[in-house]
Amino acid sequence: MTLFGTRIAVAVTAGTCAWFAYRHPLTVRATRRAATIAEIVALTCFMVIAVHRPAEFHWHAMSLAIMLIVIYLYIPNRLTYALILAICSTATFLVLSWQAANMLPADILTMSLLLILANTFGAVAARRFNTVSREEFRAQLVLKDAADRDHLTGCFNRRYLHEHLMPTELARAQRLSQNLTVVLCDIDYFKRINDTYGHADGDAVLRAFADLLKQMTRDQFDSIVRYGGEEFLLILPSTDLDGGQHLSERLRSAFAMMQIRSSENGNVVRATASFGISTAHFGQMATSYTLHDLISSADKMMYEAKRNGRNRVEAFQLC
Ligand SMILES: Nc1nc2c(ncn2[C@@H]2O[C@H](COP(=O)(O)OP(=O)(O)OP(=O)(O)O)[C@@H](O)[C@H]2O)c(=O)[nH]1
Repeated sequence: MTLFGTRIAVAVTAGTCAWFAYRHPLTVRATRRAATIAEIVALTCFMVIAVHRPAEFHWHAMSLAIMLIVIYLYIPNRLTYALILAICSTATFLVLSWQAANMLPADILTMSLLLILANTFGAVAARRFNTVSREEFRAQLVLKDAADRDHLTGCFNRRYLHEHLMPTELARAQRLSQNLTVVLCDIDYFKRINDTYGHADGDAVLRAFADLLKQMTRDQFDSIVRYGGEEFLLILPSTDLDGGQHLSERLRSAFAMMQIRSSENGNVVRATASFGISTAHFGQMATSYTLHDLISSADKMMYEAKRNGRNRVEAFQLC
């Protein structure tokens, strides 16, 4: 009954911990905690079973070797935790085999070597696996970043806008009943800059404008998208029309005063930009608006600014 009880305890603990870990798949801490609890309970029960069956210590040693490999390689846990648990359980098992099993010293030595080998191979393989996983994760992040951003300016691209920013920003504004402002900025007479100074200097102007947008907006909160060739879109959560106008005016005057030096030939290039702003309040009255509506309204405002002489800010409240 004792052995049956310990086996039931292991099965219940493992099942509960697996259920807990799968319910919180994105929390590393929860997964590690579940793994550690399952490992401690399983190893303790294993020791109880071993003591109750002293004649089968040879088999227990082989079972423990397999368990050690599983702990190192299969159960997702920190390598340090796996190492501590594996070494402690190996030491406990050897002490028990010395005291409870009444084995020959030569047998205990063979068993010890087997378990030391299992620990060594398990730890080395787990370390290698950890390194490979970490490199793969890093490579995935780099690839994802490259897929989401524009190569020249480092701003988000339109794919990221449509797939990620549009649904998340709209959902957040609706959930919190907040204002959402978008600003469409377009560099004035950019074709002329390209024609006069060359494409490389045109690129330098684009980079300088993008850097200015990054510097003057809220980090990790506002989003900057390269919307077209020389067009940039700012998405400003919890910002009303006044806030959008204030920011756009500061951006407009800062960019107009900027002297952009080409890295290739030292040319100083000056440029201006036109800004179209659109705001909606996503309270009860405005839930039918989408980010498409906001962007197309900001686009109209931007063309209004171009028509009215460029280097200007025009704004519109969508409800
Ligand atoms: N250097 C450079 N030029 C680009 C890039 N993308 C688009 N362009 C150029 O940007 C220019 C945009 O010109 P237009 O659409 O006529 O606009 P504009 O000259 O800025 O005139 P307005 O917008 O009316 O003030 C085109 O000549 C494009 O070739 C880029 O990545 N680098």
